[in-house]
Amino acid sequence: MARLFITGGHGMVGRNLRAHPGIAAWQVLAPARTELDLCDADALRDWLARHRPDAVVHAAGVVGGIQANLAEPMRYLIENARIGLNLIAACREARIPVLINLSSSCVYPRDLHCGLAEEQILTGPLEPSNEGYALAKIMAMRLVDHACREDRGLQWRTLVPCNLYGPFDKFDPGQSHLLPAIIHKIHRARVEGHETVEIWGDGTARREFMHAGDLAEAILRALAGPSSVPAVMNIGPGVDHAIDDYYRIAAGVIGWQGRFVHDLGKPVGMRRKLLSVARQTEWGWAPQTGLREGIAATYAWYLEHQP
Ligand SMILES: NC(=O)C1=CN([C@@H]2O[C@H](COP(=O)(O)OP(=O)(O)OC[C@H]3O[C@@H](n4cnc5c(N)ncnc54)[C@H](OP(=O)(O)O)[C@@H]3O)[C@@H](O)[C@H]2O)C=CC1
Ligand SMILES: C[C@H]1O[C@H](OP(=O)(O)OP(=O)(O)OC[C@H]2O[C@@H](n3cnc4c(=O)[nH]c(N)nc43)[C@H](O)[C@@H]2O)[C@@H](O)[C@@H](O)C1=O
Repeated sequence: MARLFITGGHGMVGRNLRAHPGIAAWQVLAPARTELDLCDADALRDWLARHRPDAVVHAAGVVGGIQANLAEPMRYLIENARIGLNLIAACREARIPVLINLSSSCVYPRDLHCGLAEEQILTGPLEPSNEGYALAKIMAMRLVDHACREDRGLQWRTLVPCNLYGPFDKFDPGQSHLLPAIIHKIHRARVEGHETVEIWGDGTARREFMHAGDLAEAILRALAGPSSVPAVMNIGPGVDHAIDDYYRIAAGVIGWQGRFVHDLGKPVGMRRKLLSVARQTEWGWAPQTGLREGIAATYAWYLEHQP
């Protein structure tokens, strides 16, 4: 059976990938950070020489919501740049034939709002709230591209997912992205009997969210036939919603009937970042998990696993 090295295999995307039934086609190698620190280039080179994977999914990184990015921009830039550089250089040296690199919709210029198309990356200034993280993600994408130009035998691709949520997500308010933050806040309001929940910003900014199980399916499809995947491809539902709508939908799923208040002092970031899914559609794939269904499944996981 072919060996698949998943970096970040203990994070949200990695755990959803490992939980997908399609992963059974692979022998999975998913060392935790305590076993293999990707900031340690020598350790990574040795590990690859010992384990000789046939394919790599690069899903490791320092990842967090807007507040976490604003709190530690240097860490988001430095650690993500180190991880990306080390991983891609080591895989190039080891001539790993297949690699799926995960980028993020934050790599798009801040002044573009919808129909974000892959060729628009690096055409304008970045959103300041996550500039460090985005620079590191862009560097990794460019390294993947350069490696493929230098070695035509490599089938390396970059997928650019929209915002993600799902089981195994981080729900801590200081770290979390929007959807896990909403689930945590509304659940606490329900069990503690609060009448209001606070929304950051005025609620009119928009985001595109996809269930991490759908991304897992796309990754497995890409691994099964990398030659059919464009060098860089957005991954998402191609539909966005206002921040207020996400709160309303989650309140319905969780069964809380209080009021929302807006805190205009909190960071908002991009007003909108809706990906073009033209390449994904051409590839013949679309995510299947509906938003309510995905939030309900994530809430069920939260109830089972959160203290
Ligand atoms: N979540 C989202 O909304 C989105 C995520 N992405 C991308 O998807 C990928 C996965 O994100 P996600 O699963 O959400 O993030 P998580 O934070 O859940 O997982 C990241 C994983 O990377 C590991 N990691 C971090 N630093 C190192 C290191 N130095 N050595 C080894 N492992 C390390 C973490 O380990 P530890 O647990 O020990 O910290 C963690 O297991 C990332 O590339 C991210 O940029 C793209 C778009 C949206
Ligand atoms: C995927 C992408 O995600 C990050 O960017 P982001 O989309 O701005 O991140 P976010 O999910 O934290 O916020 C989305 C929106 O939601 C609003 N919002 C309301 N109320 C809460 C709230 O309670 N928590 C949070 N976090 N946001 C809230 C918030 O004001 C913002 O307008 C990147 O840093 C980077 O990690 C990256 O790649």
